[in-house]
Amino acid sequence: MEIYKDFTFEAAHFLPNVPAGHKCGRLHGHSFLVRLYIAGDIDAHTGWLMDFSEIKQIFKPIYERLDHYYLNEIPGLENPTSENLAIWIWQQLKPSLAALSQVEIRETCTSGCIYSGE
Ligand SMILES: Nc1nc2c(c(=O)[nH]1)N=C([C@H](O)[C@H](O)COP(=O)(O)OP(=O)(O)OP(=O)(O)O)CN2
Ligand SMILES: [Zn+2]
Repeated sequence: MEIYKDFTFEAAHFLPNVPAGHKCGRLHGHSFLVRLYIAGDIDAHTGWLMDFSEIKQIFKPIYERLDHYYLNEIPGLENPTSENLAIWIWQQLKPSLAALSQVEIRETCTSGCIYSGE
């Protein structure tokens, strides 16, 4: 079984390594969506895999480093593509959330990525 919990945050970024004149080389902002997937077995007593609110609690300190920040200034996010953001969140979160199975990022309504730790 796999469950997920969604988070949204607002942040600014630019992509430093795009070709000259690329729109993403300019400073701009997004309402990012982060979807955290948790995999495991359903507990026979609770009927759930993990309490959604527990996921929220564990992710909170990482979320607070992202919301309303300039992503390029965060150590490890100097090139804050969706892909690098997904990997960064995975690396921050996995040690305290072992059942984490995927991190999905949506940067716009039409663009995003999914990282499974490989
Ligand atoms: N593989 C990636 N490609 C792009 C990334 C990225 O992180 N990984 N990021 C960007 C830009 O940050 C941009 O803000 C989002 O790009 P795009 O989807 O092109 O945005 P649009 O709103 O213009 O998309 P529509 O096609 O109009 O829906 C670029 N590429
Ligand atoms: Zn962008």
